[in-house]
Amino acid sequence: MSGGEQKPERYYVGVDVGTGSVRAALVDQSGVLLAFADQPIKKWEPQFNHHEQSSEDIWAACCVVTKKVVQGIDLNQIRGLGFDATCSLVVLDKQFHPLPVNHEEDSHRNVIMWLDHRAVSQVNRINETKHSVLQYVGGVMSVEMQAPKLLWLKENLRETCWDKAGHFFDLPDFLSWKATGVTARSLCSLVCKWTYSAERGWDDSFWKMIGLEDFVADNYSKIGNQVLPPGASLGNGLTPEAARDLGLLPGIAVAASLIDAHAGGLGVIGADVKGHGLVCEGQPVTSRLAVICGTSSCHMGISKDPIFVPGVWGPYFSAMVPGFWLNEGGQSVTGKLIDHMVEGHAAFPELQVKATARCQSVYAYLNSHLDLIKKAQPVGFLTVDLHVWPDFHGNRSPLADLTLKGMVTGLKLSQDLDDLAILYLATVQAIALGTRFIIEAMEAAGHSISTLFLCGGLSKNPLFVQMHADVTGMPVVLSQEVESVLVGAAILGACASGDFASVQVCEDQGLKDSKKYKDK
Ligand SMILES: Nc1ncnc2c1ncn2[C@@H]1O[C@H](COP(=O)(O)OP(=O)(O)O)[C@@H](O)[C@H]1O
Ligand SMILES: O=C(CO)[C@H](O)[C@H](O)COP(=O)(O)O
Repeated sequence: MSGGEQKPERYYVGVDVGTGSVRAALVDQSGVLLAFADQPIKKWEPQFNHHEQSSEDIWAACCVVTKKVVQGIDLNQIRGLGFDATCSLVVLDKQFHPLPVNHEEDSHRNVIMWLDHRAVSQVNRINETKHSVLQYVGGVMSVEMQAPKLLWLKENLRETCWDKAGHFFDLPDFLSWKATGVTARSLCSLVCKWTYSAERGWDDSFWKMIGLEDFVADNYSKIGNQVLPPGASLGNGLTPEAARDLGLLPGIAVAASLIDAHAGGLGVIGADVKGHGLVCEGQPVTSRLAVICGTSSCHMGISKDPIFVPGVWGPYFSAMVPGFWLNEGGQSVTGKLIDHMVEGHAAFPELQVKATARCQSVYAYLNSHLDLIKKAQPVGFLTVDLHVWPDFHGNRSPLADLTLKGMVTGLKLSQDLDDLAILYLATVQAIALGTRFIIEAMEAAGHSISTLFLCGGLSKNPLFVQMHADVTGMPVVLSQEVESVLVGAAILGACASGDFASVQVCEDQGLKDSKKYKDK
């Protein structure tokens, strides 16, 4: 930087661990994303509905992407680091070494992924208790939450895992521990996935009733008895060892983390939309629904007072925006379902060849193919005879039944590229209708939503965005900065650095993402 009088730039690093890859960004104090890197991570599916990862593999990917985004930067100007991640369960022993979460005793695979459905029997028994904590997860606990998975480990891997375990982390909290050595948990993960209450703390009677009284006996030391708000600064910042791993300087501020959907929600929900004539411009922030759409879609709506929506997670206090209650609707697979339908079709190899020849992604190719075959009619008319029920991995909201299955009606004998394109369209429409179903449930319970704010990998697909606008009848706002989840993670680092007083101040005064919008 030239000129002694100019204030030196301050930078923040955000790291986002999604289901399929880890991303990092270098962001400046105005919220401009200066560098981006991503790296795939490993996944194992040793048997149907068992999904596992490795915390060492994930950390190694975090190191690769962080080193890339800070290349050529004066490290002294990097002020803070924030992590977000999927809400997967990481298991470590008392010395913080990985423990196997599988019958094969492969300790490398020490993460039960969020979409793992192994603990169906456990969650059914938990739901039969009708314990009052269930009111705060939409009335029914999901098999994707942590309590059933912990009970599964106790009942199935007692000797090889449960008895040896010293620490159970939500993945976002594992990352902040790895960076700082501090085992404090984020209020976000504990409230949203572990039944912790921001107001009342842990409920001993719940853990005793479900057969996990072990946690009560040791004062919750294995699952977290120090809880901090997202963005709070952890300990003395980055440890020398983690600094070496990540290519940063020791001591920079590291924030208490967020779950990935919540980082995305934080990155977009406060967007400045002035001057676009959008209905939400004159309305409170509670009229906005952030939809974070990647492997899954998460529908984040906030309110000043708690709203209980049957089948929609929450209400969670201060879990995303401090001082507000959060309801989180969700569709367990969306991006994964679209990939599954397209990649499993007989015409997929032909699609790949044709898309590659045009240097396009398969989705860009399919979108232009649909435009070609729709002729004079709106594209939606192509699916009058073909319908998809999208619950291939169960229904998270608002039916809250993860045993539900998917369905396609209207199939013919032909399996050409036209059929593939129309099946793809019907899948996208079904997902958009699922969003409408969730919004209707939220509105029936007291939310008043006027505008959707989309981010995540699927928001890069214009057909997906347009179908959400068409099917819900609401304007859809997209961020100018497509990596909004990473901006949310960087906001955490900025807050922890002390350069901004709170995550709201980061959004209002500094790390504000400039927005454009897309009318329906
Ligand atoms: N440019 C794009 N066009 C269409 N779909 C996309 C695009 N980029 C990503 N996706 C889809 O988004 C999903 C992954 O989103 P992402 O936010 O990266 O996931 P995660 O955070 O779960 O790892 C995949 O299903 C992928 O096919
Ligand atoms: O449960 C969730 C958030 O509460 C998410 O579905 C989960 O974290 C996976 O996210 P993604 O689809 O971005 O990989």
